[in-house]
Amino acid sequence: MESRLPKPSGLKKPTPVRTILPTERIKAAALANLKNGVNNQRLPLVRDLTNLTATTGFGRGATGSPDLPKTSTFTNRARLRRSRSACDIRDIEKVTRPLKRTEPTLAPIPAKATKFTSGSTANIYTATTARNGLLSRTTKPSFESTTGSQSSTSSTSSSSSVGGVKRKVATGKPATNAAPTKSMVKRIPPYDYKARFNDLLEKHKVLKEKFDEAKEQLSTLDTLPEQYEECQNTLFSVQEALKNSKTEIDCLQRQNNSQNIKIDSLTKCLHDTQEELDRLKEKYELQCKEQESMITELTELRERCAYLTELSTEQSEELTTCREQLFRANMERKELHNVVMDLRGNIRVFCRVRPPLEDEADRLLCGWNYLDEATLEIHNLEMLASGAKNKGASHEFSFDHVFHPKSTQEDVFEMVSPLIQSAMDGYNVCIFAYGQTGSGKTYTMDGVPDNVGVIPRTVDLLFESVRNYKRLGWEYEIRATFLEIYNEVLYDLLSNEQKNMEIRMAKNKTDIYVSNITEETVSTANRLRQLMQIAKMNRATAATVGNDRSSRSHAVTRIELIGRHEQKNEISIGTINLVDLAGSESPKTSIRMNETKNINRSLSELTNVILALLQKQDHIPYRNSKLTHLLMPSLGGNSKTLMFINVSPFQDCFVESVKSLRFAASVNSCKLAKAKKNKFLNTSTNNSLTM
Ligand SMILES: Nc1ncnc2c1ncn2[C@@H]1O[C@H](COP(=O)(O)OP(=O)(O)OP(=O)(O)O)[C@@H](O)[C@H]1O
Repeated sequence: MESRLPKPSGLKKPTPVRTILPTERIKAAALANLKNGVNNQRLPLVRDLTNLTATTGFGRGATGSPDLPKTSTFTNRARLRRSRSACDIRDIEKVTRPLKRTEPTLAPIPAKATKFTSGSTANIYTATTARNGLLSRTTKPSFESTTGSQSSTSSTSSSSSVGGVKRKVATGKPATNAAPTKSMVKRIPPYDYKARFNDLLEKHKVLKEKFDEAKEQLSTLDTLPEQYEECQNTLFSVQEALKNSKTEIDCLQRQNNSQNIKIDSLTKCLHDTQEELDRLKEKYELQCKEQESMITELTELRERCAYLTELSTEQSEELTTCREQLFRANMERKELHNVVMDLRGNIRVFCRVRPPLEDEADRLLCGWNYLDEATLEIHNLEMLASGAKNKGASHEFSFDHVFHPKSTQEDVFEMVSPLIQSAMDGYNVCIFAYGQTGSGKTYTMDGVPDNVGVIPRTVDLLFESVRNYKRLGWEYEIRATFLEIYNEVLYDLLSNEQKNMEIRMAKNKTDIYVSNITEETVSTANRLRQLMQIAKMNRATAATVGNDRSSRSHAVTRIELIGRHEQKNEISIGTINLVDLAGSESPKTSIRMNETKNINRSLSELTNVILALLQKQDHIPYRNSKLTHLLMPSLGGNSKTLMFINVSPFQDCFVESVKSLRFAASVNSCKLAKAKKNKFLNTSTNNSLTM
């Protein structure tokens, strides 16, 4: 900016090389006047005068050569002095007049220019220009003209050699306008000092006006500091805003980065999703194909289902017919089975001879002959050995079946199972074991854990039959009671409570029941076996001569089978009495006499009842003992009875064995009345109810 300020170089150049001429003195005087009035205009004016020689062409050397000032034609100065003095004045006028006519071009003001140079002038200039355009009319053209002056100094003389003011005019207007101006200049003779003085006064006046005008303009520059401060504030605010903007840009940049990261992750996610979508599409297409095939298959299956439904309907009708036929066949089978059982006899006797145990190997055995499956011979080997021809040494007995010592539990139950079938068909069945203590009654009825007897096998067969009957439309309900008769007192083997239990006649006058006894309905074979185990544990046992764990009571297991056929409106009620009698014992060997007496008495009463039945007596003494009273329905005719006669194989048991065998043989010959079904509700076949 400083470079734009007017330099006083125009004065320095001629000063050291030449002497001051009279014309120059005049110039100096004029300039001094100007200096007093327009101090700031002094330097450009002097400079213009200095260059006047070169531009006017009064110097011959000057016109001939542009280097005139340098070649210094000072030798001709005296000759030229007079002519030039007049020209100088005209030149001055020429210089001043345009200044008067044209817009005043202010010279730089050093004092105020300092302000321009001390600060950011460019900014101030720009700001001021932006605000009121004041400097655009005044200050800026001044700087430009000054700059142009400096540049024109080194340029050709034809373009502009007059000075700053003239060049300003030349710059502002076309060069063609300069010629008329030059012709209009009024020449003042050099000797007319008064005119010249007046002219100078005129110039002074003009310059003073210009000075005032410049001063006025300068006053407008007083607001520049305020404007500068305002600009500074604006600058600070702009810088602050710029800083905030930068911060905001950084923030936005960071947000942009994070958004870019998000975009990357979303792009990756999108890519994965796209892949997943492709996979799902493939899967979907595959499933569509599968679905199509399944639909086809489903259609086929529906057709097949319709065909099968039709077939099923036909078969259902056939099945109904078959069931009807089966039901009738089953009824016929029952009848035939009953006929067979009748033919075999309503009371059947099986004899079983037990084998000697390992610890009984030293005991002497009787002689046993098993003539056929129903006949055996027993020989008293001691008597035979003595040679006495006593009729009592050998005995032959016939029963429904004889089981020798090698017969198995399966063999025994095979012969028993038809009776269980009769119970399912609605008959009363009574199976009991009679014999000397230690002869094998409990073994036959209960068996041992690894070789179970009649009662556990009966349970298994019952539930198997229930399942089979279910297919024929029968629903069975099974109830069980466990009773013990000890010393002619009734005990509930499923309860340890002291109860008053009595044998009572049912309303139908043919059946009997025990009051206050625990009766449990069982639905599984396991549950029934559990109850049997409980009853066995509650049963009274004691050691006898013939058995370490002798059963000292009569145990009666009663199983009631209630079958219902809803379609046929039939009910079938059968009972199974499984009796493990107490072992008979000789009073001579008895340890507990009262117990033995009761046992023997009840067994004797049983014998009497059976013999009375055999002899078809009018009075059958059922009520003489609890045992016969309890077994009355089973012995009295409406029952299928099976009696096991268990005998020991030993010689020392010969008498008791023969006694039991005789009793059993007499029972076997006893003919009971035909057993009748308890309940048979079938209006098509039998309308009567029998108990
Ligand atoms: N057929 C058999 N095979 C093998 N062992 C048998 C047979 N019969 C009985 N026994 C065994 O003989 C012993 C006596 O049998 P069990 O207890 O059944 O006689 P019991 O007639 O019930 O006697 P009690 O009247 O005193 O109760 C038992 O150890 C039993 O295991």
